[in-house]
Amino acid sequence: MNEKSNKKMSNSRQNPFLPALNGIFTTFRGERNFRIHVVAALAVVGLATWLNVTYTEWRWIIGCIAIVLITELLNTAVEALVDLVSPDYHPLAKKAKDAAAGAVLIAAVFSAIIGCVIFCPKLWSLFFG
Ligand SMILES: Nc1ncnc2c1ncn2[C@@H]1O[C@H](COP(=O)(O)OP(=O)(O)OP(=O)(O)O)[C@@H](O)[C@H]1O
Repeated sequence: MNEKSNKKMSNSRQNPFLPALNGIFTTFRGERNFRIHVVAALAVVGLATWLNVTYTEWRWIIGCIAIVLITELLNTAVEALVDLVSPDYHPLAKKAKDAAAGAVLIAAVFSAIIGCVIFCPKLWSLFFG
């Protein structure tokens, strides 16, 4: 049995959540954008609690936070893979990285719109109502 198979066997015995948690923490440590999104998510949760949003609004907020963090993690995975297989310039490497970055952008813009729809009227009536 070679070293790779041994590694696979010992990995299969460990807690299946460990590699996933490791991926999240490694991304948090290494990717500035992921850290910004985590801080923004915590700020939004604080604001939503303060403004006493409804259950339906909480569902939208939690969905938006999840979609942004998930796309950031997938973007990081694509970047790492592309850097591994194509460290030099290649049009397909560009296509993969740009598409992954586009997914993050769509998730962030969608979340910003949902945030405005939920928070702007509440903040407006709080300060000017
Ligand atoms: N190997 C490559 N071949 C072709 N284009 C590349 C390659 N690597 C990066 N690029 C181009 O440069 C852009 C930036 O790539 P980079 O790896 O710096 O990621 P990034 O979007 O800046 O993310 P981060 O800041 O999180 O590292 C990509 O979106 C892509 O257009």
